[in-house]
Amino acid sequence: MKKIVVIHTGGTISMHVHSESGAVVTGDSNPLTAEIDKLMEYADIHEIEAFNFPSPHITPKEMLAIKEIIEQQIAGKEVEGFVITHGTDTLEETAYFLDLTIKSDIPIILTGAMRSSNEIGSDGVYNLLSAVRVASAPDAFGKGVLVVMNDEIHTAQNVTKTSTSNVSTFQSPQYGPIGLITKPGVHFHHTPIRRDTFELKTISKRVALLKVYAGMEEDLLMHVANAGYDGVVLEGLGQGNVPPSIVPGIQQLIKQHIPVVLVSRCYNGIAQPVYGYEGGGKMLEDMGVLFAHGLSGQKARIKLLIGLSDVHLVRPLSSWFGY
Ligand SMILES: NC(=O)C[C@H](N)C(=O)O
Repeated sequence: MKKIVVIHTGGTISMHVHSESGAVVTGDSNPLTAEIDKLMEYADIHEIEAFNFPSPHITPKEMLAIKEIIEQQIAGKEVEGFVITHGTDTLEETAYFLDLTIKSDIPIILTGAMRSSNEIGSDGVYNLLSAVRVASAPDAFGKGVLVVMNDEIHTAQNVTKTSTSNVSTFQSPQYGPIGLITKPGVHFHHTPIRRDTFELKTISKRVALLKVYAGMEEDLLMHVANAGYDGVVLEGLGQGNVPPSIVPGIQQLIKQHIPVVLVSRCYNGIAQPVYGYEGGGKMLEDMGVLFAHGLSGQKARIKLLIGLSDVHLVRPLSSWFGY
């Protein structure tokens, strides 16, 4: 049996519905730990209660703490896989953070739940079991950090929460899952082709993420330029364009050597410099805007944050993004 370390961090998977208020709340103890015995026939499971936060309370500081726990475990013991239980709201950001910063081929799987522990049809223990099975699967080795929910396996880079409430919320738009879990086994049908890793000790930078919209006001980016951010990610329009009104703000950021990374607010396709009109992608590229092909805004923000905080970074900024 494989030795799997389960790191709990909170989220709906560790919550319950309060009998009086009806609200989903965090209790004094984690309901998952009472269920772990049921999973012992699948793996030799060791639990770590890192913290018990709803995932909107998770920041890069907690992400870094999870990374450090994993690295300590890898260094000290013969761990063969990790499962991290996490709230679903920011799960994809923590997954991508770990994918970019942990240099190991050991399976690291994040999972969560959409229904808390005492709700009918609760998916927590089931997803935890699936995650333990994937963490124990030989084929999970070397695939980077993965997200397992609702019988599917997704890469940290591509997965995103697509529904506020449905148990099939985690999807990888345009790429699809890389594997599935069935009663008899764990089946991978794709292998990720590329993985970047950064050397990270602390998070010392601030990166803003802004969604671009029709008629965006011209002063917004000027305020950001004066607010002391180290980088800005813009979720642009279509193939990677912005309204002319914010071009002077982008110019100002670049003049101040604040990197501006552009993704598309479309959830399919990649941002690329195609259009030559005022605010079009070609013009933005010529101004020095970087195109993060295929990443969502929140993933590009995590990557820029980590890249800017990397103490040993030797590669040029432009090589962090793109295919
Ligand atoms: N399903 C969930 O876990 C959502 C919850 N709000 C969280 O992220 O903590």
